[in-house]
Amino acid sequence: MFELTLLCPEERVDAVSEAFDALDALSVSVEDADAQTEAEQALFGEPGMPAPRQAWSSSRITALFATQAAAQEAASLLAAQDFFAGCEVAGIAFVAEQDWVRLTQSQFDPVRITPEFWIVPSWHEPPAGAVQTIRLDPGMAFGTGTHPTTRMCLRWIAQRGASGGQALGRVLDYGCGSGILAIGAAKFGGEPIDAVDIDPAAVQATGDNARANGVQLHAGLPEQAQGPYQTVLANILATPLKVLAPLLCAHVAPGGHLVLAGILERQAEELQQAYAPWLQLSVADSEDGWILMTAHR
Ligand SMILES: C[S@@+](CC[C@H](N)C(=O)[O-])C[C@H]1O[C@@H](n2cnc3c(N)ncnc32)[C@H](O)[C@@H]1O
Repeated sequence: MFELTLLCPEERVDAVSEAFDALDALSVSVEDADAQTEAEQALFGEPGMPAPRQAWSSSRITALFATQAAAQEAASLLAAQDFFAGCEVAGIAFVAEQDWVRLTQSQFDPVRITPEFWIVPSWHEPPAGAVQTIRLDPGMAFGTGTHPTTRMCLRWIAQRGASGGQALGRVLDYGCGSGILAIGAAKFGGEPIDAVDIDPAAVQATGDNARANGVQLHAGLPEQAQGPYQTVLANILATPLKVLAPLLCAHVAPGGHLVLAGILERQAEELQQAYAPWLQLSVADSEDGWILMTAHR
């Protein structure tokens, strides 16, 4: 196969990507042309905030074609279009045939939460020393153990769960995504467990992942969360966490714990203020600029 690479300003990315589709490209990908440099830009937004931009000021578009002739023809056709103004062809390169599935899988190793607790992709053997594991495949949905916010929640669950007895008690995982936190809580003795999400696809994935891990939990929409819980976990983002403050606090049982993630270091104070009418939040962990905030009733 052959890949054709273009450099385009942000406003040209949509038109060029659509043209590649019309030219029967096998795949099209867009990256930051300034990645790994000082000018690299992060593109992300929070729910309720303005939509994130769709491309970078300087974007690198790569399209894959079955033959060199098809890649060259696509480059010539595009170069003749008005919407190509400001774009340039960076090159056409041969791409060796690969076993893409194996290559992708080889890039995802088990993720260590503690020396004994690991997230292990289904195609991997658990590492030596793994006493507790969650089997989940990376890249399928958010919450597969590779993000610092998820890892910090799982570390908290492992520490609390290891403190003996029924330490986690009844658990609520609010914004469960793949169900990873609920499954982790089940593995460390939490019971019963409600895992809820506004996204029905997440509810479905949570049920499937729980079965694959041999644990019992109840996955559903947010209305399913009812009454007091010994442990309330929510890894969402600062803005929705502030909106959810009264609801989440109302679910924390006397003597129970609230565990919040998805918060940047600089957002600690605004979260503390938002939760102050009900609970006193403090920073319990941090990783890569993200913090874990917890409170005890
Ligand atoms: C960052 S993911 C966290 C997934 C997983 N719990 C983890 O720790 O990796 C956040 C999840 O919260 C869900 N979510 C966002 N806002 C929500 C809300 N207001 N109520 C319930 N779920 C919400 C999203 O659909 C998404 O699945």
